[in-house]
Amino acid sequence: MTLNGKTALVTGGARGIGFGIAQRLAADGAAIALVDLNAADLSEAQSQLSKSGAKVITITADVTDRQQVIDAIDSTVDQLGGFDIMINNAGIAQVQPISEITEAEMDKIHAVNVKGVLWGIQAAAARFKKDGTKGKIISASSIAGHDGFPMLGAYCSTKFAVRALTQVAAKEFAPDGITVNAYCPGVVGTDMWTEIDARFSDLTGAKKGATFDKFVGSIALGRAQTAEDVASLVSYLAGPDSDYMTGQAILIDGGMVYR
Ligand SMILES: NC(=O)C1=CN([C@@H]2O[C@H](COP(=O)(O)OP(=O)(O)OC[C@H]3O[C@@H](n4cnc5c(N)ncnc54)[C@H](O)[C@@H]3O)[C@@H](O)[C@H]2O)C=CC1
Ligand SMILES: CC(=O)C(C)=O
Repeated sequence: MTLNGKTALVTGGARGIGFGIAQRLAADGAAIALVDLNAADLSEAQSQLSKSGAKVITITADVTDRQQVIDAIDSTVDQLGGFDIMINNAGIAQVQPISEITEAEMDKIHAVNVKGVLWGIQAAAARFKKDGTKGKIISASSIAGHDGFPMLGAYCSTKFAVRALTQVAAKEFAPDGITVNAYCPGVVGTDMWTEIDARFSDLTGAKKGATFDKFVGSIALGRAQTAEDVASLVSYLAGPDSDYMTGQAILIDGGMVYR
């Protein structure tokens, strides 16, 4: 129970990787604030997590809106009595060849995956400084933040940007004892991948499931990743064993991208 007495806020926490992270941090002893756009999924996630005895609140918010992110953190402190760990996990995908990416599509994905992370980093650091907390900020990048994947140009640009923000924030907030890191999963079988696979099918005529299988086929360890695999790394980044680590964007992908 390395996170006893700590409070973690997880954006995009209603399903997928975010929910897996919330389950793991709750098992580590943390109180959890689940933040998401989707109120129905939030309610289901809260009832599942509460069954394990975890202290869980939900906040419906859109991470593209800076004030909503600030308010979500303030509400977490008001309801749970503290705030120690910020997980900037919310993200969306997009599948489009470079030559066809529209301005609206580029703006939309950057609003969630880049601005959403920036607002989370800003708001968490401000609150940690105000409270004198040596907090931890942890954001979702990807293998697509280390390597370019055809048809995922806009998405890759957002995940490379998360690495840049992580490095700069780590340097700027180190004097306050705040650490800033990122996790870089590979191919996790969530709703996001169902959407990516379907879009590849529409654009290329690939059979349903074929794109997912092709990506999984390139994983050295021979299986798709689970949210629990990702959550193990995030648990380390959220806990005291990683106190001397900052500015890193760590690959956890079963052996796909080697850095
Ligand atoms: N699934 C995968 O293979 C990989 C995913 N990632 C990243 O991990 C993160 C989580 O991915 P998944 O769980 O697979 O996605 P998902 O699509 O299953 O879940 C994303 C969650 O974020 C929420 N969300 C989306 N936009 C939001 C907004 N503006 N404000 C608040 N909440 C919002 C959704 O409602 C949803 O609950 C994302 O940042 C993704 O880019 C990184 C590498 C691999
Ligand atoms: C979804 C994702 O991050 C991929 C394709 O790497």
